[in-house]
Formats: sequence, structure tokens, C-alpha cells
Amino acid sequence: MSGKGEKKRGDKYRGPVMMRRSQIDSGTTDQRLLDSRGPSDWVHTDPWRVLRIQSEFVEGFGALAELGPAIGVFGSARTQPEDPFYAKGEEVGRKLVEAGFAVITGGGPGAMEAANKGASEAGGASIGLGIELPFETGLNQWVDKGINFRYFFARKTMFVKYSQGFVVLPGGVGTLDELFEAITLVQTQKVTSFPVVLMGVDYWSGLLDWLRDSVLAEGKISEADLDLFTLTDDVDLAVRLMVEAREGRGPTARAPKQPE
Ligand SMILES: C/C(=C\CNc1ncnc2c1ncn2[C@@H]1O[C@H](COP(=O)(O)O)[C@@H](O)[C@H]1O)CO
Repeated sequence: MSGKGEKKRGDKYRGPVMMRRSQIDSGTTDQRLLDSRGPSDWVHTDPWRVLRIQSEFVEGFGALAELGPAIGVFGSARTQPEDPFYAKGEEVGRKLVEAGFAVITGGGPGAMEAANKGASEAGGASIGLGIELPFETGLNQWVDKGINFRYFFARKTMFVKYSQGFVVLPGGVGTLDELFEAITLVQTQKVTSFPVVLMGVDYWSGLLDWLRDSVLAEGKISEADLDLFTLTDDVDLAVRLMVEAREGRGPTARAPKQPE
């Protein structure tokens, strides 16, 4: 080597960094990594968390990239196997698979387990996006591919990115959160052609009545927003709406937002 960039005896390189005189430190990068037993407070800092968050996106995208068309199924973690909606969840999972969809759930117990069971027994892709909770439940036994998330928001991104529609079985706050997340994304046209089916007429009617009688009446939503979901007990109808959306002939398709 010659000229300005000439490598001199005594120069020390660490990767692309050259050090001379007082800047030279001892040992190798490997040694510093493997030998260090310093304070560990930094693992609880936000910059470190950002890397963990990033890794959840990387793992999620990597695991689901080749999934093919999928439908998210939400519903109560507390639905017991003897509840009629457990059987309904199984039917939803099975019929979605028969229509060529993968099934994505929260990977937990109850309605999630039911949908995973139906999907797995039908020989389809049964996916569970688990979430770390203070009361650990783990992935249900019918999840055939599972990812465990620390962060709800990373997990939610996976649901929306890899699902082409949602079927929502009766549930509590977790289910309502997922339902309204989906509806917000459709209403604001962040996602298009995205059917959302509320399964269980008796269970969900009160919510729809309130949306119409209070929220719409007070001008907080528009009439068209009430058409963003379909209320039914009919699993075949739910699946048909998903198929129609996949084929681009769904009633839920809204004009895509103009590029900014
Ligand atoms: C409450 C119990 C277990 C909780 N375990 C969960 N595992 C995975 N995902 C969950 C869990 N709890 C809630 N979720 C998510 O929210 C929805 C269900 O919430 P809900 O409040 O029960 O309606 C569900 O779709 C998940 O994505 C032990 O019984």
C-alpha cells in the first residue's frame, strides 16, 4: 500500500477503524464481547428495547412471508370447549382452510384454540401469534406454527399484514381491541378490500345498536362506517365474504387512498 492510506507498522485496525498511539486499545472485539461481565443495566434501556422490537418484526416477517392468503380469527381467551362458540370457532377454522386460507389467531386458549383446532384438523396452516402476558398461558396445542411476541403492537402488525380479513367471535377487551383496530384501519383506508365479520348475532347486536343509536346519532361516525362489518351466525357466509374479497369482488372493498 502507498500514499495517504498507507498502512504503517504499529497501526491497529478494528474493522474499518484505524487506531494509533494513545487511541490503541488492547485485545480484540471478540475478547471484549466474550470477557465482559460489566454492569447489565443497559439491557433495560430504550435503545436496547428498540433492537428487541426490531427483532420481533424481523422474526415475524421472516416466519410469515410465505404464508399465502390468511384470515385472522379473534375471540375470547375464556371460551370453554362446551360453549357453542367453541364449536363455531372450530367450524370457522375448518371452513377457512377448506376455502384455501391459512388461519391466524392469537395462539391462546378459548376461541383462538378452537379456530386453530379446526384449521389444523382440516390439514391447513394453523398459525398462532402468542403474546407474553403476566399470567403465562403459552401457545395452544393446535398451533402448528407459532411466534411469541413481547410487544402487542408488533404482533398487531403481523395480524394485519398477513390477514386478508377477520372473523371475530364473541370476546372481551382483547377481542374488542383487535376488532376496533381492524375497523380503524379499514375506515382510514390503511387497508382495503378487508372484510370484518362479527360472528354471533345475539352477542354483537348490542354493540351495533349502540354504534347506530349513539355513535352515529351523535355524528361521530358516518352511515357507511356501519357497513364496514357484517354481522352473522353463518360461517359459510363469513367464508364466502373472505373468498369474494380475495377475488376482488367483495362489497367491503373501498377505493384505495390516493398516494400522498
Ligand atoms: C385470559 C387467559 C389467557 C390469555 N391468553 C392469551 N393468549 C393469547 N392471546 C390473547 C390472550 N388473551 C387475550 N389475547 C388476545 O386478545 C383476544 C382475546 O381477548 P379477550 O379479552 O379474551 O377477548 C384474542 O384474540 C388474542 O389475540 C386465560 O383464560
